[in-house]
Amino acid sequence: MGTVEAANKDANGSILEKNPTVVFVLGGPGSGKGTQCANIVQNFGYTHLSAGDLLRAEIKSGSENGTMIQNMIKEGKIVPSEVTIKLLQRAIKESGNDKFLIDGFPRNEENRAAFEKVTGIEPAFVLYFDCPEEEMERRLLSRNQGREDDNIETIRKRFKVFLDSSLPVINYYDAKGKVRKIAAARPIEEVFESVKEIFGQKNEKGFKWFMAEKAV
Ligand SMILES: Nc1ncnc2c1ncn2[C@@H]1O[C@H](COP(=O)(O)OP(=O)(O)OP(=O)(O)O)[C@@H](O)[C@H]1O
Ligand SMILES: O=c1ccn([C@@H]2O[C@H](COP(=O)(O)O)[C@@H](O)[C@H]2O)c(=O)[nH]1
Ligand SMILES: [Mg+2]
Repeated sequence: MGTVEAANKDANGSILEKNPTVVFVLGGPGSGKGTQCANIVQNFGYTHLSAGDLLRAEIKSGSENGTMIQNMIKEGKIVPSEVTIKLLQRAIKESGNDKFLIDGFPRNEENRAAFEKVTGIEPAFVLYFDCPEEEMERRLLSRNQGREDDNIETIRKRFKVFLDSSLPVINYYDAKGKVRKIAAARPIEEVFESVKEIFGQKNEKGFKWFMAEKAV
């Protein structure tokens, strides 16, 4: 099978009709990924796929994996790649869109390599919300959305997993010149102004390609 076909294989091994544009949206817990994705959707026509939301929906659906996923989330651990990738592929296929913000995935090196291998999709770029832990902790403790992992014990575990497993993925893409770093400890509107600069300017591939060494 050629590269293009391999690039479009879905969870069942069938060929996806489109070769989608994917932006990975990464950052620590509470850095504002979901908040900013909602703004990007409204302004730039992307479909927002939060891996965490898909996993929480899978728990609610009564799936055979529900209990395992729930236990992993309570412990701040990373769910096996094959589970998350299947959910993402299904959501991509069902959306009818060809532009996606994949929020909170890949979370470790294994997620990253498995997603690229199974789907053949490389991200157009990685949007990285850079935020100090104290600020993220304050936000998570006052989020009030009833999430079982928004308690101080699990939050600390999630911070450790982010540092140990997720930052290396961001560093991997940074070495490829694909990371667009945003200073996230600012008011929501100000953060979105920086996000708009990244999405708003296009080259022939549809994006402004540049090295963002400093946070914008
Ligand atoms: N720039 C900001 N300033 C202050 N509060 C913010 C900002 N951005 C988001 N918040 C608030 O912080 C909380 C966490 O934001 P959000 O859910 O977008 O983060 P997240 O990165 O998706 O977190 P998680 O990884 O836990 O899903 C929410 O209550 C949100 O309203
Ligand atoms: O790719 C993923 C995404 C999420 N998880 C688990 O879900 C929780 C919550 O994720 P949010 O992005 O904060 O909504 C996360 O701590 C992991 O336990 C995952 O395993 N893989
Ligand atoms: Mg979120």
